[in-house]
Amino acid sequence: MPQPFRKMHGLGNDFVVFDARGGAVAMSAARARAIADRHFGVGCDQLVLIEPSDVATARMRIWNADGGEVESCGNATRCVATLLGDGATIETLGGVLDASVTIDGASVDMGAPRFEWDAVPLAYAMDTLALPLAWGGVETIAPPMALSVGNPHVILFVADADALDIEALGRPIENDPIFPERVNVNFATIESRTRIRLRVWERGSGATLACGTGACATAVAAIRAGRAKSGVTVALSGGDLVIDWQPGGTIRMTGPATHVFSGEIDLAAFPA
Ligand SMILES: N[C@H](CCC[C@H](N)C(=O)O)C(=O)O
Repeated sequence: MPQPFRKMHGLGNDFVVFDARGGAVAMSAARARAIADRHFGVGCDQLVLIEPSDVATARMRIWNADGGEVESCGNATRCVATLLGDGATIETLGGVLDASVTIDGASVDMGAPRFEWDAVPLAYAMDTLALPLAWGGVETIAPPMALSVGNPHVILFVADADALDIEALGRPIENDPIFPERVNVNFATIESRTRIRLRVWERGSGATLACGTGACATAVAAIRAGRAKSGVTVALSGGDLVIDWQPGGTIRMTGPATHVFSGEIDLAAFPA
């Protein structure tokens, strides 16, 4: 039985999206991993399933390329918002999100950041706004910060993010035992109070061209540190996102969402 899907991306962070509102689509870690494989499957950074919801317009479930199901995905949320229509609400493991459709994508209220050590989470109590941590090979220009945008992020402020080998640096930090749920690793260079250059090593997917929750986490960290202001542009390798946030409020992320093609696959050809 052919299963339709949409291939979409947010600034090159790409997704295979199944719409299961009309009928269940069985998903598992093994199946997600196989579909995400860029040689033996369809290929994507994350696999996204849209399902019915009792509390929102629809429910969005997200699996990383390694098969792990996760709480939030900013770029995918914008893509799903364009499918659901303006004013949609989207239920995720990280909370219910409000979205509005824009001329080339969407603007999403990603909820409030969480700074408590056990909300990130970290393995034990620590000042998340100035982590007493360092990792070999990464020279930071300010103490690293950690926070949750529904999913866990660590932000390393560096002099030149483009000079770093994030393939070599990202994995050990992602898997550091201080992060019991692992972590998304953000390498950020603050160019001005209105522009941040960001490269991301994503938990479960590796280096991606863009990370929406990473842009949110990094903008919040920079604003909290007094080094940027709300409305900051986060320049990712795949393009720009605009992040609005005031301390005590929720985060609004605005940026493009792109439908590349629609296809269909035989799910029976993939692991159960
Ligand atoms: N790798 C992330 C999920 C996808 C986040 C990213 N693609 C985004 O746009 O927010 C995690 O494990 O929490």
